[in-house]
Amino acid sequence: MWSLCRSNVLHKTLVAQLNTCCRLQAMKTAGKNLPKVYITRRIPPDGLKALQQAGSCEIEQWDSDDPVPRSELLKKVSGIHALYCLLTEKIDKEVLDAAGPSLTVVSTMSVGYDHLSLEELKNRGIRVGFTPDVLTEAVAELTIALLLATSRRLIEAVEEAKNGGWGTWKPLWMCGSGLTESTVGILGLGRIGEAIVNRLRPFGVNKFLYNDIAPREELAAKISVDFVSLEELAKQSDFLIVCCALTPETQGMCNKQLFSKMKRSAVFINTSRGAVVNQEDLYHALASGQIASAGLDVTVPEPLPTNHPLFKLKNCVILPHIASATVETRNAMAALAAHNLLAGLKGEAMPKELKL
Ligand SMILES: O=C(O)[C@H](O)CO
Repeated sequence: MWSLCRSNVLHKTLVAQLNTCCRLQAMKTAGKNLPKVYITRRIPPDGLKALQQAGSCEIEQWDSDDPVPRSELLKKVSGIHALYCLLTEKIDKEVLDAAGPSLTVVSTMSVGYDHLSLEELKNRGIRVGFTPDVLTEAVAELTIALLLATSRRLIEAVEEAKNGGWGTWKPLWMCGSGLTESTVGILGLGRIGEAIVNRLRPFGVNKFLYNDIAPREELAAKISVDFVSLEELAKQSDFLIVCCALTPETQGMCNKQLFSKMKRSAVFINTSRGAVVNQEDLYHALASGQIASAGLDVTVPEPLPTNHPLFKLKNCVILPHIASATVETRNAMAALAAHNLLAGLKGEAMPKELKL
């Protein structure tokens, strides 16, 4: 099997082949006692290629596009040295206990790290890699797409066109709201917030506001956005875009208090984490007309059950957590996670290490 893999190295379909060859079994390099790595899912080819080409670890991988069952994960992590995981795996005390003291590196193929028990990792001296920057552009782009789809009612309009609701051209039909001369509020001004602002500016937005845990003066001055309180953000924004990390402080912060302060014409967009929003409160705000519409790329739970009340609302556009889903971005995330892991195993500085 190994020589078959090696001969494929020169072939242009290497990447796909590697995925196929390497999934089902641990790959050992004869005579070497290499550190063991467990990968919790099929990953984009550049990630596996980076790990393979390094030739410095023994890899085992969960052979599926779906998450590894928890019981399997608990079995497979025993005695590993590094874990390559995704945002769907909760890496907590139970997993770390099951892994044992050999585990020194956890590398997540995500910018978000709310699925990792940071305190547990820190206490055990386990280093953590994550994937900021490489997905910023893709997430910002999708946020704009979701905002336009929501504010200009694209999904409803497509349905109407397909299902006979089109009728004739009507002056008052399918009207949404435009970005020109609007006020856009950013909740959480980081890399992604900045990229969103830069993409929205050419639409003729009048004013950008933001709220964050603390003012980010340098960045805010660079991109001309004004810090306001959460209340002012809610009151003034025509479009309120959530792009903050999920932390104990941000959990559930978009709730009925916030929605009740927003304009009835406001559009609410979330591409961060579902748990930043109190979904029941959002449902009531949308159903009662407290706010005009919402576009969500993230929900609780994921996937959101198909019978969830939010799916019944015409003024709610729900995407299945695809903000970073471009081929290039997912490959870049996979490769960065691999390089973080390899550096961690060697005791070197990771390209992107989370400071614990
Ligand atoms: O945390 C992340 O990496 C994103 O949610 C993936 O799109």
